[in-house]
Amino acid sequence: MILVGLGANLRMADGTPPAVTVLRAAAELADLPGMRGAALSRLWDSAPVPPSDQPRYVNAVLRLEGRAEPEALLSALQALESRFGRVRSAPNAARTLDLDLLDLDGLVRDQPPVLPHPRMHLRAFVLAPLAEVAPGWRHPASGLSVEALLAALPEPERAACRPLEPQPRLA
Ligand SMILES: Nc1nc2c(c(=O)[nH]1)N=C(CO)CN2
Repeated sequence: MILVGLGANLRMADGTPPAVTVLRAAAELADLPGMRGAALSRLWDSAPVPPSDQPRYVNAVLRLEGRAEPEALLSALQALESRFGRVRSAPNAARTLDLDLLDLDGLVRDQPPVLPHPRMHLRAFVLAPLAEVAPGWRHPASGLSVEALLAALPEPERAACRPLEPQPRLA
């Protein structure tokens, strides 16, 4: 099982809003060679972490089944980010699209891409959508369930993250 986190908080240069960018990127990921069984969470609306005056984010998690080498998958994610107008600047800068490899078949490794994603267990905007597509998931390094990790977060962080209403769809 492959889990990818998607995030966006800037319109693309052509005006495409973050929610549409996330839906289109998820569709393209599901179409990568060798991938099947795609399941996309709802789109979540979340306050920027760390708190800042950046726009709120649209976040989602995509679950895929398929064989992939971590490095090749990372390259594919970065190529997709570039195609969706991502300009790499400061680490937490606003972005048109951010794709994070969260988990690849439970691998634990400390070479890029570091797996599982080193901050995923601290982020409500990752864990809440992840729980929708992989409710039985456990953190590969700690063994903690997604429910336990979510419950361990401060309540204000969980509250800063809610499903988008209404849920946008691609035309
Ligand atoms: N709510 C939210 N905050 C963020 C996000 C994100 O996807 N959602 N991504 C970041 C850079 O990885 C920094 N902060």
